[in-house]
Amino acid sequence: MSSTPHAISVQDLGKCYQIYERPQDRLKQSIVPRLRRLMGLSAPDYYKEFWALRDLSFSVHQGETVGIIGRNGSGKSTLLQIICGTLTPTTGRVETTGRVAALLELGAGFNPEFTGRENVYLNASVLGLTEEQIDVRFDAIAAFADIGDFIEQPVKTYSSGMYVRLAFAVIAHVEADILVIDEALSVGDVFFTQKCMRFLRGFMEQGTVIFVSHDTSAVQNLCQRAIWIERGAVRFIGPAKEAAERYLEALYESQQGASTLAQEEASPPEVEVEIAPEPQDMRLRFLNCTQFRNDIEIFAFDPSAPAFGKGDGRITSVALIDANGAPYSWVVGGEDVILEIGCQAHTAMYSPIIGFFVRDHLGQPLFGDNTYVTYSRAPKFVEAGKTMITRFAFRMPILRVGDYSMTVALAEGTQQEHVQHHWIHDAIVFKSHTSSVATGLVGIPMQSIEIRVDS
Ligand SMILES: Nc1ncnc2c1ncn2[C@@H]1O[C@H](COP(=O)(O)OP(=O)(O)OP(=O)(O)O)[C@@H](O)[C@H]1O
Repeated sequence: MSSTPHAISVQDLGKCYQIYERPQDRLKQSIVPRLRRLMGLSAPDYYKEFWALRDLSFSVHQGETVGIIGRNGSGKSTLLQIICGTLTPTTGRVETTGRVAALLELGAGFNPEFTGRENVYLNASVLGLTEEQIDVRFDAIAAFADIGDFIEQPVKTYSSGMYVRLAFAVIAHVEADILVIDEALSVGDVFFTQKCMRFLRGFMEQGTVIFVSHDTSAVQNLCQRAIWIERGAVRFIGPAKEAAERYLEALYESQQGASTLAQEEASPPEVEVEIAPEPQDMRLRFLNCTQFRNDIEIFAFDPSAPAFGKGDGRITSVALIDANGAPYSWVVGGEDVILEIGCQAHTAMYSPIIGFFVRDHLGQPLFGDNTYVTYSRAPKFVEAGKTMITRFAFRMPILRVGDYSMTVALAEGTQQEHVQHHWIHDAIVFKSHTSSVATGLVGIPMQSIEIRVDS
């Protein structure tokens, strides 16, 4: 990676905004200091300085996709605008190699009075295309945007979705070397978003992408590395999964106070779970006799896996077990399993929620669930010092060959508002060795597959 040339190099970058308390201070600032200097007097400032970015340094290699995460106001948009050249830095510098196309705030770069067609020409020419080149590409751009006759209407009449469609269509056809994509993509409908994602995945095979999102799952899914920005400074640069986990952890901690996990262990009591018989994949017996059987190796619970939480309760055991309670070290995708999570309450818990989700090696959540809905009307009360055991009985989805992990959590409250007591990233790890599934995130058991031929 380090031998690949840099597409973006950011060095000692800082951006200071001048903040005026009253509108008249801005006027005074433009006149008074100049006059006083002419008179040989000292010049006061009528503004306060606010550093939106300070001492940022990092580089992005050609062909890399890097995510930028951070809370509202942390400086992400300011950084993107400087990378795109629409904002000048106060200190430091940014060097980019090649054509940079950006999908930033809604409609940025569009003239609202111009039609969609005129804006396509305006935008694409700003990005360096000649009129002839735009003529050749216009139909493809209009087809990608798929906004029908609106292409001939002023963009001020567009919905936010139409803005994004047109803006993305332009940047997808200018042969950019670097794409800068802000949260804007989330405005489009699901079909358009998928079209954009298909384009992006193709572009990412060679091009460089900076992707900014509050959606840490999307960042983990798309990006190799991520930069977490906090109050204008880099807090972490590294693998996207680690950046997302650290960021989420800090977010939770700031909402509910620092982690105070206690270290006691406890053995949870036994609970009976009835598994309702469910239809199985009609091919299961056949598949299970072949190399397509989805053999998934389950590694033991790692109590020392990275974790955070307020610590009024603690997860003490996590295992996939059979109906008799024996832990599995291998399971077969498409067959029934029970996930057992043992917890201990250190203080009384009035509405505990226990949950899990399984992620693939990119950190993309695949499936998961929690106890909230089942117990929302009659939450379980757990006395201080008591242990509780939760079992989720489900049919294991068929996993593609690869590595997976399960995150588990113990919280208290409601689905919307809760305190995380113990959240363990990658509490157990799986490895799918063989599979009948080659496309899609997971396979689903097919109850029947049939071809009928008219006689
Ligand atoms: N023109 C400006 N004048 C003064 N302060 C500004 C200006 N633009 C941004 N800021 C401030 O700089 C800080 C960083 O803003 P920025 O928009 O870059 O954050 P962000 O991480 O993109 O936020 P969000 O996720 O909400 O879009 C914020 O505190 C914001 O109020």
